Amino acid sequence: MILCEFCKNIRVVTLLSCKTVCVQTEIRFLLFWMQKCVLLPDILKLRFLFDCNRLVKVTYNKINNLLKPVTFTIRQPFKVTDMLLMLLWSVLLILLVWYLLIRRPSGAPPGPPVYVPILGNLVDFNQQNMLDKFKEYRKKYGDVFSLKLGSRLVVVINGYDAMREALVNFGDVFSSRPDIFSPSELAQGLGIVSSSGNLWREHRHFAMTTIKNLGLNDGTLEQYMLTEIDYLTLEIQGTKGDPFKITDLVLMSISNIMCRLMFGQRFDYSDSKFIKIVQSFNENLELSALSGALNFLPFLNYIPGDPCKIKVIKENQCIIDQFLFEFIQGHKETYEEDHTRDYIDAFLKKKYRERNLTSSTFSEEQLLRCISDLFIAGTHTTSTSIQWGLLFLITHSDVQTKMRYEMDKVLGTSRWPRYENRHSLPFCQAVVSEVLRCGNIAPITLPHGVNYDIEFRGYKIHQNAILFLNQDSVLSDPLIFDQPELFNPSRFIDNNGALMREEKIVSFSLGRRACLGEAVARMELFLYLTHLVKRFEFLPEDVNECPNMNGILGINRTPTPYRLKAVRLI
Ligand code: HEM
Repeated sequence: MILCEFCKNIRVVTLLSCKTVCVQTEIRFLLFWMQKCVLLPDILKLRFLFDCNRLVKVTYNKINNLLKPVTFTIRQPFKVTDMLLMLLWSVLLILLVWYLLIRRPSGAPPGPPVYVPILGNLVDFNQQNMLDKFKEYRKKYGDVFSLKLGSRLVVVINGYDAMREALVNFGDVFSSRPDIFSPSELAQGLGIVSSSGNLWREHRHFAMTTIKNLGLNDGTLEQYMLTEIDYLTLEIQGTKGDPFKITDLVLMSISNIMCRLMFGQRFDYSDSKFIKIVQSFNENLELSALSGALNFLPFLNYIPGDPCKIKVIKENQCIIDQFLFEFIQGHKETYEEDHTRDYIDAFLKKKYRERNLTSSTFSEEQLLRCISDLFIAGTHTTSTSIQWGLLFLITHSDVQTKMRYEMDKVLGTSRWPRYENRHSLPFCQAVVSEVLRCGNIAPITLPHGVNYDIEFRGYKIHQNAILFLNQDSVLSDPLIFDQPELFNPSRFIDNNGALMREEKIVSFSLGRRACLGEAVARMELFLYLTHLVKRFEFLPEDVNECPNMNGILGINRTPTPYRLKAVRLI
């Protein structure tokens, strides 16, 4: 580095063979020569070369040829103003892209501000704070607020009135499933849970009538349940009053009811194939919280290392499909038109009847997805509710006592409760309702889609939006349920000891997309809780220590794992 001899700056370029000058000096030098040029045109000729308005080259030669013609290049640095301008444009461009990525569409429901593009409000949530955050947002923005989750606008509907209005009054707009990863990619829009439009309507209706015809009302289904309660009782009895975990036992018990309903068979709890299938279903449900991220950040699917565990989910799905496929094949071989043994038979009957109908949706692929859906939707939900029920009962021994007292008073000590007895057992029914409310196993419904652009409660909701119905906002609303944090079945009993109307227990959702297994689930909950309480006194593992009552939020809200003791009564 050489110091410029004119301005003493250190950024140095060579100008003329004999001089070393820096850029500023170069320019001054040029001006100096230019002046001379004007003054002494016979001595010097200067040629300027411009590139994009910037002087890049000057050639001069002296006319009298005393000096050799020299060409030199001006190495002009960016001017500070140029740089500032460029910086300003870049910042403006970034801000514009940022704004476009984070903005809510005009007229959309209000919601928490978004600062981070791509992720949006996802940065405000962790897996466990969602319900608290929703409470906070409802207070601030009202019953209808919106979030930017990844690239999608999610509208959250809170409170009984808004929820009812959306799902019942606006049922034709809000009853589809959105085009997000889980229903579209994993289920290919088939089955019942993930389908929409005519396919969904037809198969939902078919499922409801088939479950009814298979014995919902004639006692057949109840008999399956009572048999499974007996098997479960044997397992519980085997614990001999020692602490044990009830999770897997209840899951297998409830799964067996669905197996009987779907393919006419029950399995022993130690059957390795059965254990594998139940585990695969269970693991997929647990992983669905992780894979759910793809609903809002689909690009995660292309990140190496399978961060959302889609590979595991698909492998489990293959195991399940293979298991179900074998049942379908077996049923096809032994099929008799006049004898409908179970759901698969009923489906095959419809399929064979429509064999000449090109528009028929009763394909084997759809059968596989439907039984898979019913199995998933009908097992984890009910078994989780029973686990919540037993957790509330071990922490409220007075409720167990009251249930036994009511059963003994109404049925005598030797008669077992049947579902038809429920109307004369209002307290036991109230326990079921309070378990559904406090257990709150589905605090948010499955996502709903929007069929077309609509104005709802003064807000514009675009077709591309996703709807979350916040059931927790109803079940834990202090204006509807006094001291909602308390487990108190008596809240549903009026002054005359009768069961009060309980329409605001929205655990099964509302409207056209409401749970189609509600009747089955209510029967299961009633029979399991009454029979188990009549047979055993349930106690916490340690009577001096209250179990953790916090739920773990996944696709369902499950209790924190706990152990309990069961003392045989009869
Ligand atoms: C305590 C037990 C249960 C609870 C709390 C429950 C709750 C729910 C909820 C909240 C939904 C979503 C509704 C929506 O998207 O708006 C649902 C859907 C569904 N449930 Fe249940 N459910 C239970 C048991 C069952 C049972 C036993 C079955 C099967 C026999 C079942 C089958 C289904 C099906 C197939 C759907 C999808 C309905 C559709 O998309 O049209 N559920 N359930």
